[in-house]
Amino acid sequence: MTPRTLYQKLVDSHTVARLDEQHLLLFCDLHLMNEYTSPQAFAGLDEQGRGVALPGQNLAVVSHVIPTEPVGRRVIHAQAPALQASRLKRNCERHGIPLFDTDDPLQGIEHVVAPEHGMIRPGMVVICGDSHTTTTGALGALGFGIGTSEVEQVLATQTLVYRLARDMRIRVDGRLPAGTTAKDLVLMIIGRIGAQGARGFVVEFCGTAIDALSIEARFTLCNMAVEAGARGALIAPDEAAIDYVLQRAPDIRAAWQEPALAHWATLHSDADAVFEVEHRFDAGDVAPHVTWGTSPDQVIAVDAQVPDPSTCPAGAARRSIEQALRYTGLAAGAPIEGLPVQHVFIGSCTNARIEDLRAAADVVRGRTVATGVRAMVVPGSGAVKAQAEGEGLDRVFVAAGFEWRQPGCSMCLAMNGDVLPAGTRCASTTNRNFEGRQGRAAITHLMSPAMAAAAAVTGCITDVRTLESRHA
Ligand SMILES: CC(C)[C@H](C(=O)O)[C@@H](O)C(=O)O
Ligand code: SF4
Repeated sequence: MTPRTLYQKLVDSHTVARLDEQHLLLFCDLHLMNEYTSPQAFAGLDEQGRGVALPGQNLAVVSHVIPTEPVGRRVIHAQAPALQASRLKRNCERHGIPLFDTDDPLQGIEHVVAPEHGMIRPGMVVICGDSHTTTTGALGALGFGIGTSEVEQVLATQTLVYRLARDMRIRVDGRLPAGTTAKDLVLMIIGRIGAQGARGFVVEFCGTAIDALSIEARFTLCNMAVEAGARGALIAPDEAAIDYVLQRAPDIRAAWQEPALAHWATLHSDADAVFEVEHRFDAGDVAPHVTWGTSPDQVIAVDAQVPDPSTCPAGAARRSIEQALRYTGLAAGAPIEGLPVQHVFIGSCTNARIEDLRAAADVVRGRTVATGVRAMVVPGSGAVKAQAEGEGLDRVFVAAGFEWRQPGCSMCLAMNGDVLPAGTRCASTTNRNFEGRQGRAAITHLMSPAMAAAAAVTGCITDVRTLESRHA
């Protein structure tokens, strides 16, 4: 048999029909839904008088528009978002689709909620009207975002007309140095290959550095692969991934463990499988990274300087640097370290899981938020929040002057009222630093949770490695 990549195996096992050279009808094991991209899809179904094919293989979460005030019931006041949430509830009730509604203690961001309850299993195809569905690749499940018309297609048939992607492999060997994380690694990779560097590809990550990552760190990596344009990200499931899933999937443990393990053991690229493009990186080269511009690939090591467009040949590349510098208000060639921030946001589907909060709390413990800085932590889900509170992390943050808020997307894209004021600079653990992403004319610097925590306590972009040694 021709050797196949993991991606090809996942596609093959989900192909219902081949449509032409490039397209096939793909079966989707799980469809995640949010309030934001689903209403029109349900309206489309209604117009045609169609039902939902397999309601139990869908899951809905109110994630983007939900308010995150530290305490109290979550009442959505703004009219349009309130309508989106109430429509989602009505649609789920009508069609028998499970929903984590606004007042559900387990509510959170879809990409955090689904895996933590064992709903993502190796070998699955998972789709959602949301680009960061690539997160599920951390468990060897092919996840990707779809558009609203496709959401309708999936609701009606549990299948999707799918255009094949190409195979890319990114190998990372070596060890991540102290003070660096999967976030720094992925920012470095995106910086090197570019925001379109994986466009059209499904990326398989492998290598000793990837093997050494915790499952939560793998979520961070796969989550951000889409910021390099990837149509999916995959890591072959190993013992750590399988343990993670089995701990959360009592149904498999009860009746399916043996066949599941046998199937999961096949989920890796064959030795001679061909990847159209391969990249290699050394984890030892990774330093804490910070974005300076308005695209995730406009990123540098914290001890490096912002690029100088005059050293670039005239043309589109130079113009994009100039434009980004104008927006972020940075001078060509300036250091990024020491840049004052007025806001710190620790949250999002990239970096608001328990390990992220622990890493941030480790930096914050015994310190206080710098004067003039507003700092907030928004856990990725109700379960993460409860666990963090059980570990006393909320008290560490609150004692330091952070706001400890309820879960949701929040200031990752500022759709819920958590908006960064114009002209404000934010150290953020999120995944996108586009113009206006966190608020009109507000400026985002992407970084790891530990780096964001360091910025909170110093009031400026700070190399967390030096902070640690100063207090050692
Ligand atoms: C709102 C949603 C469609 C969007 C996405 O697709 O990713 C959002 O989650 C984001 O992060 O920009
Ligand atoms: S946390 Fe941010 S990136 Fe993730 S789904 Fe929500 S808005 Fe999108």
